[in-house]
Amino acid sequence: MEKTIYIAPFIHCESLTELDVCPNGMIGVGADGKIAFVRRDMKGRQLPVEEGWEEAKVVSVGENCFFFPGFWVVDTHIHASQYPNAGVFGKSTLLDWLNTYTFPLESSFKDLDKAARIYNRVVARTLSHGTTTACYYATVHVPATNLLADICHSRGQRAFVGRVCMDRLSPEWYRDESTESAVNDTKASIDHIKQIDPEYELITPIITPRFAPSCTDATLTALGKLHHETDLPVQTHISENKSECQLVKELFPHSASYTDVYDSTGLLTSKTILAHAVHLSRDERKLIRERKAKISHCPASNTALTSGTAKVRTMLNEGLTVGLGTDVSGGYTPSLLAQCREAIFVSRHVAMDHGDDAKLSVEEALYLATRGGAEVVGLQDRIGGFEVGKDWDAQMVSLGPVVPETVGLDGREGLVEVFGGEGWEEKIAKWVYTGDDRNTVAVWVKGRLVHCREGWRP
Ligand SMILES: Nc1nc2[nH]cnc2c(=O)[nH]1
Ligand SMILES: [Zn+2]
Repeated sequence: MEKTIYIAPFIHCESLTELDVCPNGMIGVGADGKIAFVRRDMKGRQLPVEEGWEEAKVVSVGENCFFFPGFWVVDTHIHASQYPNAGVFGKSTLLDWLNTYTFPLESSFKDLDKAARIYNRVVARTLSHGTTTACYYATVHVPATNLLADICHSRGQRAFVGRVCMDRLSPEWYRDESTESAVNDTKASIDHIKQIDPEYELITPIITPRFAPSCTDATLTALGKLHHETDLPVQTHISENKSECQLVKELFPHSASYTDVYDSTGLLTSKTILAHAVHLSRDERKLIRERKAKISHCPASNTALTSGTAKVRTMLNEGLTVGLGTDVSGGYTPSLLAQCREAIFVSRHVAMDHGDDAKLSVEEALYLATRGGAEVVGLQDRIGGFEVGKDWDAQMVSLGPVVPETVGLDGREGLVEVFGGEGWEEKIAKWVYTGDDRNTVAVWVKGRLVHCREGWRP
């Protein structure tokens, strides 16, 4: 990789409530894809010729463009296999949605050609929305799961890839035959990922019991054991929908709670990502905090499937770590920017019943999408902000009318209207509320350019 110096305004999250805006920044990224230096005030200055950087490539933004590199976006929960169903959910709720739409689609991934077509689209599409890291659920099929890992690896997206385990309460034509086969197939995917990325530099296997209702006690316990033997992360769903919670009570009558089902089977640790967490009790949140497990908030999905409103402010106040997930195709879009908006609006619905403190700000939503997500996946030391030593995972965002000869956007301007009098805070709010993937000009992961709008070259 070529050493590169990026000259542009940089923005990242300083804390949950504050953005750090550096309008005249310069960042040097080494051949290893890591940030080597950060300069904060480049205005009117010559390029400092750092020793060893004389020959570095320089990427700078055009005069009339507003660029916001520095947003590292982590989708902490997405079903890659459900992408063809994005937007298709009718008036269903979780349990009938799974049977009507989801299991039939997922079962079709035994066809590897279909898997290749769809997984290539998902990875290209999430990258185009600026998702530098994604936690993917695949399906029960080992060859298709391995293919998803290959595609992420070759396209350069950082990913956690999980082969889905489910050995009950799903159709006979789409389930694991036994605990033993669920574990062996999971191990087969782990072995494949180990072969393509031995140090898990980009792709990490993730142990994936679908959710408590679709796994027997024996399978949950065996996967908990595998989690402790391998130290690999775990992802699953929790407390998304009231009927699901009732079902868990009936299926696990000896468990104190839904959270206890995972805890008692060894699946609730600091490396566990729990999606949804809409209907958790105070005691369950306390247990999750004690175990240092993480929460993936999926606001678009929770609204689409009328699952409920997750109490994000309460979770944050109680010290839980929260990131955002698209939950495609419970969620209708692979855009994390859209999840920022949805999280903000869900929080306003919570505020209507519980008071204004529940409201999330733009800054807080962006924090959840970036540093929050990095913490959820345990990569807070490698991604999430533009500090020296971190990987250059970044997206370059352009707002307002752009000059075609500068960025070559084919006249396809983003929807964000910038009139010139706005401060950074307002520009960012406009991006969050009115922007989309047309504003994402380029995306890098570990220093590699992995997505670029047609016509723009760094
Ligand atoms: N949203 C969502 N919830 C689930 N619970 C179990 N499986 C699923 C799924 O595929 N999507
Ligand atoms: Zn999900």
